[in-house]
Amino acid sequence: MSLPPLGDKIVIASHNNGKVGEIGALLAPWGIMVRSAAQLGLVEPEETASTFAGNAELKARAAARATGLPALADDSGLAVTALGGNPGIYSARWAGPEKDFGLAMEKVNAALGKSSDRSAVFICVLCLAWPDGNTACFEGRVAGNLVWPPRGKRGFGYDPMFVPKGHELSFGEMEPARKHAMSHRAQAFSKLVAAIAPNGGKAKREETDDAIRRTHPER
Ligand SMILES: O=c1nc[nH]c2c1ncn2[C@H]1C[C@H](O)[C@@H](COP(=O)(O)OP(=O)(O)OP(=O)(O)O)O1
Ligand SMILES: [Mg+2]
Repeated sequence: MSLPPLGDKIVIASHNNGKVGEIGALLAPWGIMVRSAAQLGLVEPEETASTFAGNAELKARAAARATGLPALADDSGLAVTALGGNPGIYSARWAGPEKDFGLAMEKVNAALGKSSDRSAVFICVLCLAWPDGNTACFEGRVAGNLVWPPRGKRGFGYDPMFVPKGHELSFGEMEPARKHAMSHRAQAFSKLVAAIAPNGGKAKREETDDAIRRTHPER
């Protein structure tokens, strides 16, 4: 697949500071000037699609159209097996207008009840849109189990109740660099890098890991 060049400026089509920070760190080694949708005063489009890819694409297209720059959007969420994949694309909406993820995590836990199946996956679709209407989307996933009560204050969203498979610490307890070594967002980003820089991807990946360590100092 050959994609149009990205140029040296890009818009992160997200109003979620947690995501903007993570994506900014992933992009840091590429020498691309990054602006967020909020910094540019862009309106938050309504997420009317029924899939992660559909919503990521509509957010990316809206930002590319509004700014004339390539835009990168992220639509992501937590799909809980015992809840038939919910909250899924509604993960942000379960936090209500106040974006209260303490409340959202309580809703997930209440819906799970006494279910013995605590498995869940975080899913992320990153979508690039160019001002000419071209788009390219990449999906990443990480599997894990849900714990209660939530653990740790790092990360954002549902991180404190998610323990990735094969690990002891929740995403809320882990050093950011460890989350980013395995997260759904990092996996989608690796695919994106492979598509836009088929030869430079590996070296840049190592620089990316260093940049994440620098931009997420220990709290
Ligand atoms: O790594 C993550 N760690 C914890 N929680 C996460 C993560 N990734 C997505 N999530 C949850 C919370 C987020 O609010 C929702 C995504 O909803 P989503 O519509 O894609 O994002 P959003 O409304 O927060 O910001 P925006 O649409 O402006 O990019 O899923
Ligand atoms: Mg959203």
